[in-house]
Amino acid sequence: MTQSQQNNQAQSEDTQVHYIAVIAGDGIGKEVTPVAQQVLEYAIQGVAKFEFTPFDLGAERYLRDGAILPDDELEALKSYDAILLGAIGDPRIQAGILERGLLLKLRFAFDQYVNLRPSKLYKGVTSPLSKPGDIDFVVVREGTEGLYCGAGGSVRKGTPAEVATEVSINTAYGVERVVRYAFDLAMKRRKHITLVHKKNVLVNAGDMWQRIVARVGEEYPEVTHDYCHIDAATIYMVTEPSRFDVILTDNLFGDILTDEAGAVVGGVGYSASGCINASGEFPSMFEPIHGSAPDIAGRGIANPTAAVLSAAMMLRHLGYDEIAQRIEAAVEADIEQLGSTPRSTEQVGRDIIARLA
Ligand SMILES: NC(=O)c1ccc[n+]([C@@H]2O[C@H](COP(=O)([O-])OP(=O)(O)OC[C@H]3O[C@@H](n4cnc5c(N)ncnc54)[C@H](O)[C@@H]3O)[C@@H](O)[C@H]2O)c1
Ligand SMILES: CC(C)[C@H](C(=O)O)[C@@H](O)C(=O)O
Ligand SMILES: [Mg+2]
Repeated sequence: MTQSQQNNQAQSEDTQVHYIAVIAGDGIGKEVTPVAQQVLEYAIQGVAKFEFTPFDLGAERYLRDGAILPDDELEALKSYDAILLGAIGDPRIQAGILERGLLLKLRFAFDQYVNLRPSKLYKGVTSPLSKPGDIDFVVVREGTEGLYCGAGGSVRKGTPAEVATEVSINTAYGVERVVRYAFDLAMKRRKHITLVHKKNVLVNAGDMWQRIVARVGEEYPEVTHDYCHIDAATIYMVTEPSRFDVILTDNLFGDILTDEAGAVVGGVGYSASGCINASGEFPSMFEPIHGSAPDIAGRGIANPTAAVLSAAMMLRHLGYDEIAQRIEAAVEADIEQLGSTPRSTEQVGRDIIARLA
């Protein structure tokens, strides 16, 4: 064996392999996820290796054999270091079947209680705001409670006397752990938290959230915190987004607010997210915040930036801060120089990789 063969062998024995489950899913999820994988593979070379395992889950699978997320596949997913997800949802399938049965089932089964959604206005992006200012905040959205629990039902369905209920579940345990996560995150940022809720109407849950924030906040004297009703928060996101550093909110408010956040930074095509199981017991999942975008799917024009930035979040989660930072810098430069140039999904991927080189 030559020296170089020996070196290669030694290197391959040392090289750490990360096992990543890939659920590209539906619509543009299938277009943007391969770009994120290519960027990851390129960025990690020489340091570690990714072994990607595709999972055939989503609309096509459901239409083919009726499976949404079989138990054995859920069990298999548990053993991966992380999950990379594209988007779930298809207009041919009744709303909620895949979203609840697949996407939310994963977030709940893997206790991904922190739904982390950063927003940044990059140079070169045209914001619809008249005075965009500095936009750099993170929404910490609770991920496993609230109106997403599926508590409720309907009676006398289809009759004029039908009653439908959806119940918001908020536990002190569930709220406290995400509140603590937000305070820890604020300590690494500009040390300010805005709790967003609707305590003037949702008096039970809103009051509990506020009391827990106040109590936990006493342990973090350097972090200031204030409160904003969700309706007013949607105003400030447009008129004064620079007031936000860490926005802490429940599951549904966080969902709505982060689509608005995407719009103010130039489009949801730039908005990444991580569904984090902060205890490390289960895999975390990284996905753009946008959906399958049936209106543009199949045309190869979806912006893959959010998927690439979600992949960078995954790298950070796996301990590769420096590589994540390199990808973010490449994306930033790409947007600054080419953000307003119409490009295909694949071309954006090639341009980002060229910058990494
Ligand atoms: N995490 C997810 O998987 C996720 C998130 C949101 C919606 N959904 C599902 O996706 C389907 C479509 O939902 P929707 O239309 O309400 O929301 P959507 O996010 O798919 O699309 C909203 C708008 O944003 C545009 N858009 C989204 N991503 C883009 C990108 N990367 N580049 C350029 N434009 C982009 C779309 O063209 C559309 O005009 C539904 O089935 C919904 O339930 C899934
Ligand atoms: C598809 C849907 C279940 C999901 C959510 O509401 O969380 C989506 O809108 C998101 O933002 O990831
Ligand atoms: Mg959403």
